[in-house]
Amino acid sequence: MGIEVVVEGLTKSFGKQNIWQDISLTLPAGEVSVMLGPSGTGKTVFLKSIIGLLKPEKGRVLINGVDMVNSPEREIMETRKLFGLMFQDGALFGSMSLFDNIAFPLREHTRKKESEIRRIVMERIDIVGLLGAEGKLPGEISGGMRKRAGLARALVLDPQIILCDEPDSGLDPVRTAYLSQLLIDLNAQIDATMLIVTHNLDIAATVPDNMGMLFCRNLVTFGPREVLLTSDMPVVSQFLAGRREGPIGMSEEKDAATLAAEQTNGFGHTAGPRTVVPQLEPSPGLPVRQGALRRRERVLSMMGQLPDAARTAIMNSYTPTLDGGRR
Ligand SMILES: Nc1ncnc2c1ncn2[C@@H]1O[C@H](COP(=O)(O)OP(=O)(O)OP(=O)(O)O)[C@@H](O)[C@H]1O
Repeated sequence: MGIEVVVEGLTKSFGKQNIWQDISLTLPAGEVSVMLGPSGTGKTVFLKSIIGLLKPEKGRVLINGVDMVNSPEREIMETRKLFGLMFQDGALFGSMSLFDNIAFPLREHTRKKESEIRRIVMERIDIVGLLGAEGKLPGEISGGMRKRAGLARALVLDPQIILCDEPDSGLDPVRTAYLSQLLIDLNAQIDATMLIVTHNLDIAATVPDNMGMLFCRNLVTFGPREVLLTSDMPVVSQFLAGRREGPIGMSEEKDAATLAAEQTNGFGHTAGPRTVVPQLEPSPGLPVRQGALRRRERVLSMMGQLPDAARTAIMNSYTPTLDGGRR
């Protein structure tokens, strides 16, 4: 089962530039979470801080009792082995076959025999649907296949926490839909805690159990997906609708005068409550997502603290199914 990641009061600056401040959230064990936010709001910096590659000046990131910010480097390095990372471009070595790229972490970090490495690599290649392409070089395959190879490589060390940085970048809508399904299927199969950074609204609407958003150096919100998807906060509804009108400007925040003019002109209003589309289910034949079962108990126990619209959306999603069970 995946491991819970607890972020407490995290603040990161580069010199005088504050990226974000006082971020607190918990990635529940084995659940899928998405972090949204306009470009440049520090989503990648957040991922790198979780894994201890960047050092926030305040706060803690607790994983199995190890603080990825302040613990001794030796403990941080050890805890890093729990992670699988998928970067934007797949980050593959161009001169190595897909097989060798995916085998790389095993050859680097373990003493496994080549026969065992082959078994693990081929299994992961199968999970991401790349069987037959293992002999190809990254330059000989499409961007979508490179992403899946990057995901396979992230999986070889049996990660309990998976961080994906814009897994959809450069993919067409159909490939993005396949990728969304792959992420859910993966979660069903390995029950790892997953955090996905994306701008893609289809992934955001259909994949995660939990969602958050960074804007203007703050965590606007983080919680069950229905909270963000039904939120009437201007910054959230603007982002989800992909509108120009609202607090998000071309270079992040709009000035007060521009915002006031938009309000006078009647812009920035949402057209009634948004509908929440159902979350993806694992493909037929795969196990039930344990994270989804745990999430259901967790979310139902916190209903009293949630806004009305989110509560209604959650109740609608947990309605009885035709076979007598409950989703
Ligand atoms: N190592 C670094 N040194 C100095 N500044 C940095 C460093 N890494 C990131 N930044 C700055 O931090 C800010 C946030 O960058 P980041 O890449 O995290 O944004 P993002 O939200 O992931 O953006 P995008 O959605 O466009 O990928 C940017 O202004 C960037 O220039």
